Amino acid sequence: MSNGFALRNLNNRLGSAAVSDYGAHVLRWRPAGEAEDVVWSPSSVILASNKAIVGGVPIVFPWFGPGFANGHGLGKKPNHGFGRIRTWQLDAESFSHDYAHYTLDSADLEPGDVPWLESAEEGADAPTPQFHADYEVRATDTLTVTLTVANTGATAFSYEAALHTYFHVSDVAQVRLAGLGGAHYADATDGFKPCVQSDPEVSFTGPVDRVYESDGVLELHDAGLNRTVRIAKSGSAQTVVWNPGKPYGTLVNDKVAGEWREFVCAEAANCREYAVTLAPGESHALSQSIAVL
Ligand SMILES: O=P(O)(O)OC[C@H]1O[C@H](O)[C@H](O)[C@@H](O)[C@@H]1O
Repeated sequence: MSNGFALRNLNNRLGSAAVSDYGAHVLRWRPAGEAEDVVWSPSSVILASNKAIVGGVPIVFPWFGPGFANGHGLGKKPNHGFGRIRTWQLDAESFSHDYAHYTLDSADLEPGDVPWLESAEEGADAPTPQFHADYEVRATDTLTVTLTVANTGATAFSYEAALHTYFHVSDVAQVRLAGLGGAHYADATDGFKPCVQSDPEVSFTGPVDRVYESDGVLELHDAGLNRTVRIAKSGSAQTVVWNPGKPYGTLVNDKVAGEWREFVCAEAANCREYAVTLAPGESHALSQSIAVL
């Protein structure tokens, strides 16, 4: 793409955000009046081709983690799909102080990006999915991000997706995430073991990597920052909750050893058994909406 690593600033009287064309990636967001960003970015944000941006709102598409189909992981690379390492097309006409609209088309992808679910069953000859993806960002005193994927081809396909938001917290060990009490989840730190959330709130006393079956609203309580963040969503059967519980490779700047304590990921997802299947002509919208209460 000729526009490389263009960054867009959305500034208005109700809030501010920054978005990168690379990955259509919201880098940060803060409602007016808040002392700290709500959507977290690390002390160093590295923009490099074929490298995923850390922090913000990575778009996970069209597979989650290494991909999943027919009951098993697919070992696909890059982790979380190619959506976050492609430069999306900004709609310059509609871009404004509080709105950005991006698109990504299968026609613009690079060799190797598709087909994306090449399981043994489907084989290498599986038809190449044809899709059109829209991504809308509205940033005022609420941040709303919406990924809509349409099947523009003649064959049905399935995809996984997540809006992998990093929330800024005072200290991960001190915050509580409410809204998942009683929900079933797969514990990714323990081979996706099936579990039930017995405590009404999720706390982070060690590595947490869970795929909850939940379409509900979350509240992230942070006494240290003196705020509660409401996290609503639509078109999403699952909520992924993640913090590595320790320094995490190159996820954050290695020189800032404690950065993993500054965020919690709460992701609106459709992955694994909840992958979305689109018949020709169908589309699906996945949305997350965030506000400080
Ligand atoms: O390092 P990344 O590819 O950005 O992935 C970061 C994390 O994303 C998700 O939350 C997954 O559930 C985790 O298993 C993964 O480690």
